Amino acid sequence: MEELLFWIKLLLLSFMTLVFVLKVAVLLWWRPKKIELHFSKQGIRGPPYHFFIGNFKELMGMMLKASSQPMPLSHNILPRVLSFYHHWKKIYGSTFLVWFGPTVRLTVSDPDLIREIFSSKSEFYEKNEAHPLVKQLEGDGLLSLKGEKWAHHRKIITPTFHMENLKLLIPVMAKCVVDMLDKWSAMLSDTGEVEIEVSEWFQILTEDVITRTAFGSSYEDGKAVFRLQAQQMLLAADVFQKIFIPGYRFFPTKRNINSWKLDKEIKKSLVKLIDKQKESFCGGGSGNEKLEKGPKDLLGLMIQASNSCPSSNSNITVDDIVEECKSFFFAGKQTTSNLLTWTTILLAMHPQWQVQAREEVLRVCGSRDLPTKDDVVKLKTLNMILNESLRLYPPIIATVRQAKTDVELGVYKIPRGTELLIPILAVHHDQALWGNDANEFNPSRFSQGVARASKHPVAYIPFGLGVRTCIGQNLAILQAKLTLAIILQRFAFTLAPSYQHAPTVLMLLYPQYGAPIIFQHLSQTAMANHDQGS
Ligand code: HEM
Repeated sequence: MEELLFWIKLLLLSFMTLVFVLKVAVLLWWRPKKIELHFSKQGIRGPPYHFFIGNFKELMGMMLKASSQPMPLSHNILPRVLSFYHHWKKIYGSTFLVWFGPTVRLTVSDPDLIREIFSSKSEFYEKNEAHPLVKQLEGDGLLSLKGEKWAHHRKIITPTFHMENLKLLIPVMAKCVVDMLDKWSAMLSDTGEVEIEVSEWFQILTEDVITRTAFGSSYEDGKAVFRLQAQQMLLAADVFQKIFIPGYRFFPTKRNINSWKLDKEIKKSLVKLIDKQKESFCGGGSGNEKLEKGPKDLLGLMIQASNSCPSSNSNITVDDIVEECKSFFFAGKQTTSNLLTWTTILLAMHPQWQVQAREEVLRVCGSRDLPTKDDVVKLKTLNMILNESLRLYPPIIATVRQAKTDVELGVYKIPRGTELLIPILAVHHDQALWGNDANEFNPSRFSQGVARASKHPVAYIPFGLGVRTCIGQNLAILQAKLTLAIILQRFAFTLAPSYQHAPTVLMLLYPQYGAPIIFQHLSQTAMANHDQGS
């Protein structure tokens, strides 16, 4: 009897092992080969799939090699930043398959197809599921939500970013910039110069502005919440450097215990903040009346929404607010500071445009007056410069969508679940769309507006496109314009001798060896002369 039991157990174990091996073989071999065949019948090819690792080894090899040394001072950055795309595009054309492990991605850089994915047939596509570590960083807010919950949150939060609302922030934004520049001035040498690593300073600046947009009058308490979230992000980012083990974040490791503690603290602080705001609504006037008076901050709008429909399914919870705060912090801070960093580098590399931009600022605002909301609209040259900066150095270089169902994309048949990689950077550098000078810094291409700058309306997508377009773009542009205008009023700047041109990507596009810039204080007399002359 015992022997029989032994044989049954062995048989069961062998059967389960066989099923497991078959499942693995289907997932890691048969399915990828079937997908390759499906696409090759339609003329779409790509580097061949390798068991389990896909094209990961070649891809990492190319990326590491490309980033191993700086490049010349040129804007032809695609071969360095997206080396795998640049390499395989030459072999397989712009629409090709690439394997990130057993997950396939179809690269799509044809603007007609991009328009289908984001606009005309967007209902067939959704955001892909972010890597659990990325999700920990970006939060479960607008960036990653899907379906009804996303639509509900987007509707509630949208008024925060209306231009009329953002303009109320201009004086406080300008004050943050002036405070930063006063600190630079205090560091000036006898020759009136100072070397500044701008990317670090711009991060502190944008953090301040995002905090005000998110928390409004509860700025100080909000800052403490963001500080805790920043610590949590550091812990999560640390794991990126290590091999990913599924489920690792649930183990009680030292890092995870710290992260859970931070999570608890963040929630506690936010609950306190929410209660405080709710109390202030009750003490005189309705919540709505109070909100209409001041700027509409993220926190206020979300609290208002959680009060207005407490029993409905779509109620906003404290957890929702926590996640939206994370999303805001993650999406808004580095992106805007990257835009400021690259634009400062570009203006340092192209002094004739720096002079032109400064002349405009001095004409519109004078040499010392802080730009007002009416001034900001008049800074056309600065606008063109920012557009060109976002074209050549888009902080988000690519985005991904997933087909929700079998769908036709142009002439191609795309099976459900296929991921589509849209290389924003490659579209922005495409000579077929931008002409032979695609890799040159030429802001005047935007002189007739964005629509006329290229040969296709979808050739310029630094903020994405369609319903999931960036909600914070007005804030980013406003902050960038204001910051650069005030810098141009006070300083002339050049690249520091130690600057090495090395755009690279770690989630966002950033300068691998930093951005040291030399700022020369513009004397009051020279500026006053300019004011009199104009
Ligand atoms: C130069 C600055 C910025 C750039 C280049 C940028 C770029 C983008 C892009 C490309 C997307 C779309 C991603 C996709 O379709 O997969 C996006 C979405 C988003 N951005 Fe920005 N962004 C910037 C600044 C900001 C700021 C300042 C905030 C908020 C404070 C923000 C919040 C968001 C959010 C919440 C989404 C998700 C929107 C949704 O799916 O409904 N961004 N951004």
